[in-house]
Amino acid sequence: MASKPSADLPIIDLTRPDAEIAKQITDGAIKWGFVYVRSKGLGFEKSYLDGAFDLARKFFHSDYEVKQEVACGKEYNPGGSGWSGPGREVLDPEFQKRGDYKEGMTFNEFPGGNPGQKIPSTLDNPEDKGALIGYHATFREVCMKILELFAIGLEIPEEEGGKDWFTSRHDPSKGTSGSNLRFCYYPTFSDQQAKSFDPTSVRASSHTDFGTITILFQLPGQPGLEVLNPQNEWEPVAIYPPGTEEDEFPPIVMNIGDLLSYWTEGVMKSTIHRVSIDPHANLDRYSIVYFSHPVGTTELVTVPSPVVRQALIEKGPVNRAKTAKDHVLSRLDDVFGAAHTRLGGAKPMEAIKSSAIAV
Ligand SMILES: O=C(O)CCC(=O)C(=O)O
Ligand SMILES: [Fe+2]
Repeated sequence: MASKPSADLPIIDLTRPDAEIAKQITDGAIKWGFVYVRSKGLGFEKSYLDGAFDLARKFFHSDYEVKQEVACGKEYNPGGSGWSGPGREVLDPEFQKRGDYKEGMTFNEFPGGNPGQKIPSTLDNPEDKGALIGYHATFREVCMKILELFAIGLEIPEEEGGKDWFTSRHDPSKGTSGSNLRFCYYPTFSDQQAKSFDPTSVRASSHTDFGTITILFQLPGQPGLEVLNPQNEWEPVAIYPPGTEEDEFPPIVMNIGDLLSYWTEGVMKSTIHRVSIDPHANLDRYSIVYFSHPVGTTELVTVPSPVVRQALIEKGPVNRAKTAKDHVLSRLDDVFGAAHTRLGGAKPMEAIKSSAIAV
C-alpha cells in the first residue's frame, strides 16, 4: 500500500496545566474531532493496558461456541452488547456491499458491579470479571478528565455548572448510560480471502461514533485507522505520531461522537473514520475502545457556551434526537438493523433495541 502522510492531529499532554490544555484539546475537537492524548500522567502502566489486550486475545481465541453463546442480539445481551462476528456489522449501510471484516466484543456497564449481560465463559471468573470492571472504571475516568477540559475550553459559565457541566451528566449515580467497552479484532486474511478481495472492503467501514467521546487504544505495528479530512481525503492516524516514539505505549486516540456534536450544535466534529486493510499484509489487528455516553435520560439541550451560542446564531440548530437514549436506539438500528435487511443478512434483532439502555 502506498504510504500516505499521517493526519496532523494535536497531541495533548495531560501533565500540563488544565487552562493550557483545555484550549488545545477543545481547538482540536473543533477542527479535527480527533486528538491524541498522551498516556503520561494518566496513572496507569503499560502492563495494565497489556492486560486488557491479553483479555481481548483470550476471548477472540475462544472456541466458536463460546463466542456464539454471547452473540449480540440474544435476549440476555441488551443494547448491542456481546459478540459480533465477521460481517455482522454494517457501519456504512448506504455504500457497503458486505459487512465489516472484524469481530467485536462489547461489554456494557456493570451497574453495582454486576454485568447486565452474559459474560463469555472463558472470562466468567472473578479475576477477569474484576479486570473488566476495572477497565470500565479507569477508561471512564480518562473520559471524565477530557470532558472537564472541554467544559473549560468551551467556557461554560460557573453558574451553569462550569467545568462539571458534562461530567455531571455522565454521573452513574443518576442512572445507566450507553457507555461501553469494546474489544475489536481484525484477523489476518487467508490467501483465499486476499485473492477474492473486493477493493471497496475495509476492516471497519466509514462511520461516526454514537456517544459523547471515544477513546481508543492501539498496538504498535498494527495500523489501519484513518480519518476523513476536511478535503474529503482519508488520512492515516499514526500509532506513534512524531514526538511520542519514545513513549511507553502509544498515545490514546480520542474522538468526538455524534452526541457531543449535537450538544455543541456541530461546533465539535463527529468526524468520519474507518479501519482500512491491506489484504496482503500478514497481520492481525487488535484495538480496545471505550465509548462514553451520558446518562440515558439526559436531554440533548444546547451546551451553555458562548462559542456554541455563536454557532447557533450563525447556522441554526442541528437535528438530533431528544434524549441520549433515543439517539443510541436509532444509531443501533442503523448498524445492526436496516442495513442487514437490505443486504439480505440477518433480520434486525428486537432484543438489541428493546432494552438498549435500561433507564
Ligand atoms: O479499531 C479501530 O481502530 C477503530 C474502531 C472504531 O472506530 C469503532 O469501533 O468505532
Ligand atoms: Fe469508531
